[in-house]
Amino acid sequence: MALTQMALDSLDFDATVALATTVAPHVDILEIGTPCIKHNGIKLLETLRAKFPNNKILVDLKTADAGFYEAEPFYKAGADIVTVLGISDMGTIKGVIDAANKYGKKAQIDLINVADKAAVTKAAAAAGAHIIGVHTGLDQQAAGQTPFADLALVAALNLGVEISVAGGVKAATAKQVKDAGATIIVAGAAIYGAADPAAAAAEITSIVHA
Ligand SMILES: O=C([C@H](O)CO)[C@H](O)[C@H](O)COP(=O)(O)O
Repeated sequence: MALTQMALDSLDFDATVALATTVAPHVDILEIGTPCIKHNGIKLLETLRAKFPNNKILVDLKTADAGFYEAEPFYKAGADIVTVLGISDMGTIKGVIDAANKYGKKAQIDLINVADKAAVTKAAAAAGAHIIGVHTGLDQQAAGQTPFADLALVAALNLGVEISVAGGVKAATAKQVKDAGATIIVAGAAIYGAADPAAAAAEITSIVHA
């Protein structure tokens, strides 16, 4: 079954916990977004881990160096998934994969800004990556980009790894993303920007779980 992930992209600690409280019953994975984890640090992960035992938690570190060293404390503190940039050295990627395996968790390789996405996906899968993240970032979305072509390219490789897709996904596109091969469907703005975030999360999850 495909899973939903909600990206918590606020900088405010209390607002993040409050939003997580609203959406947690309606999504599978809570994501602590990159700006949020940089601003608030591991204490936010510890808080969410204690409050939401029934959700998986992804920490979007987007690690670029010192993979094992940077990722290990987050797995130790309860992260289920930690991200590493696909543009990084393969030693960095392997370090995060090793840290994940040490704790029985998962490493996600983020393809944001990767030039040869097929090559990096194949190399990361061969190195033991658990999840490939097809990702059109917020700045790329602002320039009009979408993740659909990249998803088609990665799914066509048929490597047997999980595929996460992020980049402006909403209720209207969730089925298209799932049908194209995503196993984790990420939504941030479509949920936190909705008048009723709980209802928006529930709608997307009902589409993803169908
Ligand atoms: O990963 C993200 C971004 O790089 C900041 O951390 C977003 O959380 C991700 O793009 C999902 O958010 P939406 O695109 O708003 O759905």
